[in-house]
This record gives sequence, C-alpha cells and structure tokens, in this order.
Amino acid sequence: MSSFQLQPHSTLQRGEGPLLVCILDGFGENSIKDDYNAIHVADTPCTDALRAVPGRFRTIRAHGTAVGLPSDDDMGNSEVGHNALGAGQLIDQGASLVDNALRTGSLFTGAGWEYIAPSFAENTLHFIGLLSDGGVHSRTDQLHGCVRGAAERGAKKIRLHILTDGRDVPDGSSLRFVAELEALLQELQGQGVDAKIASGGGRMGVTMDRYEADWNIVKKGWEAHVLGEAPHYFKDALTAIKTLRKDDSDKPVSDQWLDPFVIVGEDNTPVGTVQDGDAVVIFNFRADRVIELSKALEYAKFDKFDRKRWPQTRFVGLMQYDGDLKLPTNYLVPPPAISGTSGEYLAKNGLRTFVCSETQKFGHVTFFWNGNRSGYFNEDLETYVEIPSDTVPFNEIPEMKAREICEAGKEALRSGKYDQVRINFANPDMVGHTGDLAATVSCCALVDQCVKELLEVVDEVKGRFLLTSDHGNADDMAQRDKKTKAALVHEGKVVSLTSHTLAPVPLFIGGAGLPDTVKLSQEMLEAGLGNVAACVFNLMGFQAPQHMLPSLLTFE
Ligand SMILES: O=C(O)[C@H](O)COP(=O)(O)O
Ligand SMILES: [Mn+2]
Ligand SMILES: [Mn+2]
Repeated sequence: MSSFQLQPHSTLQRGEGPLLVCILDGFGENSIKDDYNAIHVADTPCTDALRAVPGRFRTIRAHGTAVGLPSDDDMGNSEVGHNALGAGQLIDQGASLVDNALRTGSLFTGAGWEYIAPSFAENTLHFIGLLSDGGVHSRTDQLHGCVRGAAERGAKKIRLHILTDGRDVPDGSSLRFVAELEALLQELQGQGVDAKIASGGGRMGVTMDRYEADWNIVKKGWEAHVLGEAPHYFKDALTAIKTLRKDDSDKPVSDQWLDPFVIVGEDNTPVGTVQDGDAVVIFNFRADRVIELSKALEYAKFDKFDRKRWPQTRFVGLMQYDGDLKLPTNYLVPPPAISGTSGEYLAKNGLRTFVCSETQKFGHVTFFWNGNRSGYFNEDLETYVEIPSDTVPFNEIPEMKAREICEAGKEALRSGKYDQVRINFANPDMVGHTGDLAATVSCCALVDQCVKELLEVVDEVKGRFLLTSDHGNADDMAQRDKKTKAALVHEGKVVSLTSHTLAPVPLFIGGAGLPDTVKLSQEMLEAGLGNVAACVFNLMGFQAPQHMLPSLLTFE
C-alpha cells in the first residue's frame, strides 16, 4: 500500500458518467419469503426487475466472520457493514478485539486500565452502556468480565448505568439481562465489593443518540447517570424496568423507549452519582451512539447542553471511538486499525465524490465508510450532505427523508461534478427496528421507487450503478421457531422482530454506461461486503488496490 496511485483497469475503461453507489440500509435477501418479509410483501417492481437481469445480480454475505465479527451467529450491523464496504478488507471488529483482550488479560494491563486503576481504592468505578447480548454495540458477557476483573483488581465501589435494548435483541429481554447482572453484583457484594445498579433508561430516548440527531437524549442520560436526576426513582432496577414497561396497561412501553430512572437507597438519595475522582468506563465497543456522551464526559469546552456539574473523572471508552478526534483520549482496547480505505484512494487520485444520507445514517456513509474517521480526506474533492432526520419513532413517518436523498442524488448525478455518488437510504433499517410490519412494507416500496428514479438518471447520464445493502432487517419482521421457522405467536399476535437478520444482501450492477460483457461472478460463494470496494474501483475504470478483497466482476 506504499503508493496510492490507482492503475487503469485492463479491460473496463472509465465510463462517460459517474458511478452511483447506493446502500439500502437493512435490505436483506432472505430465503424466507412469507408475510413477515416486508421486502417480499412490498410492491418493489424496480428491484424485482433487477434480480431478473442475467449475471447482474447475486447475494453476498453480510454477517458473522465474513465481516470480522466473532462468530457466524452474529448478525451484521451498520458499523461493520460500512467499514467493510468502504475499506474492501476484512477487519477484526471491536467485538472480536474486546473478546481477545479479555481472553488474554491484556485489557487489564494496558494503558487505559492503568489510567482508571488509581480510582479503585477510594473512589467509585462507573460503567455506562447498553445492557444487551446483541453484540452490535456491546455484550453483557464482556461487561461482566470487566466488572469482575475490576473487583479482582481492587475496585471497592462499582456502579452500573444501564441502557435497555429491545432493538438488537427481543423486547422484554432487559429483565433477563438485569437479573443476570444483579446476580453478579450480589456475588461481588458477598466478597465485600459495594456493587450496584445506579441508573438507566431505554436506549432510544436516553444517552445513545448518534450523529447529533438529538442532544436532548444525551442530556437525559447525563442527568440520570451523572447527576442522579430523573423523572422516576426506584429502589432497584428490576422494579424500575417492570414498572416503566407498563406491560399490563393499554400502552406498554418497549425496552427501547423506557424513561430514564435513578436508583435510590433507603435514605432516598441516588446510590451512584458521578463525582470528582471517580473512574468512568463506557462499555460499548461500537462508536456511533456513545461519541456524544464521550464528548460530554471529556471536553472542558462543551455547549450542547448545560451539564450543571462536570465531574473531573478518569474516563475511558472500551475502545477509542473516533480516530480523527482521538476520542476518548484513554481507552481499554485499541480499536481496529482501518487504513487504505476506498475513500482515501479516491481523494488521493483526484476523484470527486458526493455523499449523502439523512442524519441517522450520515456517519455510516462517511465516518464508518472511511474507517471510523470523522473528517474529510480532501474537502475540495468530497461533498458530504446530511439531510436532517426527523426525531420521532420512524414508524410514524416511515418515508423518513428518502425523497430528499433521492432528489439530492439525482442532482449530483446530473451535475457532472462527481465521479462517484454515494448514498444510503435509512428506511428499511430504521423502520424495521420499530417492529412495525405495515410501516416497513410501505417504506420498502418507497425506497424501491426512489431507486427506480435514480437508475433512470444513471442511464440518462450514461453512468453505472452498484446497489447493495449493509445487512438484513426489513426482510424478516417476525421472531421464529428455531426449527420450523414459523412465526411465533403470543396472545394471538405475531411476535415482532426488531433486530437485524443473518440474511445475505443483494448486489446489483448495471447502468447504460456499463458494457454488456461486464457481469457479476456467480462463484466465490463466500464473498461478502468486503468484496464490494474492488467492484466499485473496477466500475470506475480502475484496478482495485492490491490489499483489497477480490472483485466479483467478470469481463468475458
Ligand atoms: O444502533 C442501532 O440503531 C442498532 O443497534 C443497529 O442498527 P445499525 O447497525 O443499522 O445502525
Ligand atoms: Mn445498517
Ligand atoms: Mn439497524
């Protein structure tokens, strides 16, 4: 990778028009095609027709070891998916790196651990993060390993601030995760460690905002975790969650959306506010939804909300979340080193890129795509457009900003200013996560219509396109019996699936500017998202850089 100079492709020349790279977030190609596959149910004439074009459609793997996750039971997600798409390489991801660091014990001997250890004897050690075994942002077994490790190494007072999931895991599973955590804390109490859950709330309304969509979410988390202020006070976390879920009422609340709460002791004061001298660990390995909290904890200059009190803590992330900002300064496990990404190559070869999505996915096609870097490679060559997302549950407005993204993409394609136009449609993923089948069906139809319009413009400008996804989601909206795959029914209603799926994703190529001889290989059955970047370079008329996974294109 010593030179960034791209070489022209031997067979496929640069086209007359630009290349459209379009990501349909959460649009899996699921083998189960029944009433709960929202993509199958939706009216999608454009992608249906693309599937029928000989040699220009195939599926690629988007989960598990194919995208650097610890096992093939791990569903894909936007971070690993866009990392692989943008980098063209297989990267050992955060989940795997933390597993290794716990297995070898290096987590407890590194600079990050040394940084927090001085707080163990006299001060409190706080853990803040997503309490889930989804493996997307965090994992409970890793949290347990860290908490246990801290107790063994002298932490006397430990406080847990937990965000409930119900998005990467079934709704209601928060009760099990809390019960398991309480069992561990009890065990530690038996060993003389003062260990308690101190605060919490649902991940979508408390703390885990991303891409600055709504700082008020982080503010609510700050108040609960740091200041000990919340609309609800409870004596224990299980009661908090059972009460806030309102399971027996007309309007039950899902784990994703629980109000913030604070645990108080017998004297009715919070058991675990964050104070000067305390250590704080954010135990998510994934970056996007903890960058804002990291800023609030670390930055002296901070104006996103009134912190009221800014405790001077020893703060570490489980990983470093932003390689450009070097945020947080201190971290327990070195993050994946992602270099030589496609974006860097394009910029270093003078190629011009237009990138657009709405807030919820904006960082996916910029930050994740560029190897977890928040800046530009060359601002003169890269235009990044963020369309502000709505701040409502997305099944209420399932069209989200698809129309606006489509128009921006069309304009960029027609402008003649860009070599690559890269966009992400958020809908199949974000609406899929609500578990609302009808809303997800409707947004899949809309996205299909947007793709149709974009591809018409690609033809108009004699361009080429590559259309794919980062992981499944909308392709299965029902939890299923493991053996029969029949949808599970509870009290007469199908139990919805809010998480991503293990399905592969489609890969389509085409466009009026693409010679008929160029096809997608139907071999390389193991190919995954990491093979896409090489296809992108070929479609732009270049050989792919040598360190990238092989292209799937054939040229006859
Ligand atoms: O953060 C989220 O919304 C989910 O946990 C994962 O979804 P994403 O990987 O598609 O962003
Ligand atoms: Mn995604
Ligand atoms: Mn998602």
